Amino acid sequence: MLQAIRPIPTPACAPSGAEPPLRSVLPQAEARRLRDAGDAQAAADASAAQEIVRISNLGKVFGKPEARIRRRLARGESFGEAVGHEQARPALDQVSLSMSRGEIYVIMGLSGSGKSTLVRCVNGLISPTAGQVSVCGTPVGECGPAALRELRMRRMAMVFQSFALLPHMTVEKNVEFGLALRKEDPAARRRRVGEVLEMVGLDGWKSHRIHQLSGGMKQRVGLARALATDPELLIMDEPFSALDPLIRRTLQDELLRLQRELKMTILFVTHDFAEAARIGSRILIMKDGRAVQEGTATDLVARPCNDYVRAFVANVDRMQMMCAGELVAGIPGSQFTGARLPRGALVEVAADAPLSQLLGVLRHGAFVSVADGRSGQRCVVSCSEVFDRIGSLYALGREE
Ligand SMILES: Nc1ncnc2c1ncn2[C@@H]1O[C@H](COP(=O)(O)OP(=O)(O)OP(=O)(O)O)[C@@H](O)[C@H]1O
Repeated sequence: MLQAIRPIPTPACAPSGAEPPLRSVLPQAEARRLRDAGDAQAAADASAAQEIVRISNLGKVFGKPEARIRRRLARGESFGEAVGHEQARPALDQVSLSMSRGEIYVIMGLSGSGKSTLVRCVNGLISPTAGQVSVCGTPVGECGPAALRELRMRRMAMVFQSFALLPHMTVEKNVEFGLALRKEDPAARRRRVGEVLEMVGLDGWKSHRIHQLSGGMKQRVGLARALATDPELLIMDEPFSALDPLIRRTLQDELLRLQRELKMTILFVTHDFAEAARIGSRILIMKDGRAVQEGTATDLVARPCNDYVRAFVANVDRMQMMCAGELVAGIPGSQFTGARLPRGALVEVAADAPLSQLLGVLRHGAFVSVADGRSGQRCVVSCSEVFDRIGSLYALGREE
């Protein structure tokens, strides 16, 4: 049973809807099995199916120089050469990245670093000057208006900082908007609206109008509207930035829960490293249109590549940020394996538990087991190895 996020109480709560379907995801194990069986082509296909977004050498120059740069590119100049000759300042400068199914990929950077331009190239709102974007295998730049509409209607959905809801319409009308555009049957639409409102904790609120809701509730409606179409890619452009810190944290937690349950693939833009670290599987830091460094939050904190990244991660509480699984995976020689442990033999902590929880159990024995609920694997390490790893992370942070 899918667990709905904590419902917002209403005077008269509507009865809960049918259980929302869990979407199928191509299991990593299947790709591994095919590879092991020597079926290289099938394995390559399986891993391509895992890739939801591929961005290759994306470049964007706004304004008059763009046409001249395009002409230079057509004559065989590289993007760097063309931009140099025209003395242009690109909003995006040869950015490449790849997003896998089921991950939350965070893009962050200071204002003007190119985050929104990148997102607008992904959803086809603007055309890049150079490079390619493909979403679920479809090259966005090659789509005509009809194919682009299809891609936006069926494959991706957006959640905006400004909510972008229709303020005088009901919650229900807002949530079913994408389904109505797809001309889906009204009964199926109503059923789906009931399901997603339950998922975001708003069952019972469907007849309220948007202007009657708080900011946090409006963003739940925005999320429900995006989930209603069951997109392969959810793009969230600073979705929680306008909310107060408590609501923001609650919605981050709820997004994480939904992501785990629905295995959503999310491209998430934020200014805030603490937010990126809480929710991101990987984080890309951008500056002046360039990709400066990509990695997990732990990578970026432990090994910032320059002062710009160091400034982003400077005030991060490492203990809050890291989870038990990430910490033990960084211990030299540690390994997650399928080995079963005798019941009660060791203290066990979930891999996604915060580090504080791991530290809390260390006094109960000389070894601790960290269990990854998704893969069913566990990693056993000694308590002294855990302390050494924490020490080395702090030392790295100080040195750099
Ligand atoms: N339509 C446009 N015309 C001209 N320049 C633009 C346009 N859109 C963006 N830019 C420029 O491109 C660069 C990147 O802007 P972009 O909005 O992508 O940054 P951002 O990281 O999303 O910033 P913010 O966090 O403030 O939204 C900036 O220098 C901006 O001025």
